[in-house]
Amino acid sequence: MIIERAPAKINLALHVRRRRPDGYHDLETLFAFARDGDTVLVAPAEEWSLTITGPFAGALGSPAEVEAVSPRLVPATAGEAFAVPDNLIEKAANAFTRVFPDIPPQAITLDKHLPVASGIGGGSADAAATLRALARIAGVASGDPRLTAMARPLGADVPACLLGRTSIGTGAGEELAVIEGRPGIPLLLVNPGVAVSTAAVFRAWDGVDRGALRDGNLIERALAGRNDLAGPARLLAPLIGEVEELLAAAPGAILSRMSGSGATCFALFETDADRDAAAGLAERRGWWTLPTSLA
Ligand SMILES: C[C@@](CO)(OP(=O)(O)O)[C@H](O)COP(=O)(O)OP(=O)(O)OC[C@H]1O[C@@H](n2ccc(N)nc2=O)[C@H](O)[C@@H]1O
Ligand SMILES: Nc1ncnc2c1ncn2[C@@H]1O[C@H](COP(=O)(O)OP(=O)(O)O)[C@@H](O)[C@H]1O
Repeated sequence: MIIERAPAKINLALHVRRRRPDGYHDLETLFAFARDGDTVLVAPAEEWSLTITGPFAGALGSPAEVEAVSPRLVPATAGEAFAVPDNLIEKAANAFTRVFPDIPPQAITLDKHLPVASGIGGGSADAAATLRALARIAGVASGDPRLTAMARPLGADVPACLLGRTSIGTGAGEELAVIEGRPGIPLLLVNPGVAVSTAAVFRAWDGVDRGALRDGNLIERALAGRNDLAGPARLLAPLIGEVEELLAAAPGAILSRMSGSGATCFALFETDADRDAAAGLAERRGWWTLPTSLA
């Protein structure tokens, strides 16, 4: 059994620079990762299957209780693991089997702890963890260019999640330069329970280029930065503004901001106690929280 962690991705800053003719946007973003997230487990089996467990299993199609005992078993077409892939894990497995058709069938389990469509790249992290797990099974090196080539078509965030390191992302987010991280900084994620569509948030962007990322260390750059999707996301989900206010006012918060296209917001804290106090306030509002730290 191979176990791959699929940690939450945070955009410490996200500058949208221009709309492109292909419908995507050129970005400059500071990618960082949390110590916690989803988990992908892969074990040899008679046929390819995907089982989803965990608190957010129900958000991905069917109730957790049912998924836990009844794997999604879909007969595959030649060369593909899953016939009708709708989960990013199935799409990742299909991309892998197209390039490495000799890999034997695997039973994949996703333990889903991250809210879906929430700006912390849960689906992208799951897809990347699947590619890493299948690569280990097939004896493919983690930096193999065929692996990185599979990542981008699965989503703009998947290359960053495959790399899994603190980095600056440019292009649509897939051109990556590793930078020094700040592992261990207390981190809190808060989601008010609204799912927002990434495409809809980009569509609501006003088209104004507000400038590049600044120089400096990770925290200096993040503090001088912005999330240009926060305004558009707030138009679609006004509750995001309340989360931002709670985190901005939290004692000991060094930096707070929305991540990605939202609605999850994050804050970095001076101490674990400050983080846990803010988590308590958010939980009293009925919001989802993940008290963790930067990886
Ligand atoms: C906004 C970001 C920031 O890290 O994160 P999330 O909110 O998804 O976590 C990412 O750019 C999202 O990456 P990902 O979720 O993988 O995007 P994709 O599936 O490739 O694209 C979904 C849609 O978002 C829009 N999109 C995405 C990336 C980009 N650079 N420009 C875009 O315009 C496009 O409309 C696209 O059809
Ligand atoms: N394993 C998965 N986890 C989460 N979402 C998934 C997964 N597979 C497919 N999706 C779809 O991908 C979309 C984006 O999900 P996610 O990566 O969680 O959000 P975001 O891109 O905002 O960070 C969701 O709307 C969901 O329907």
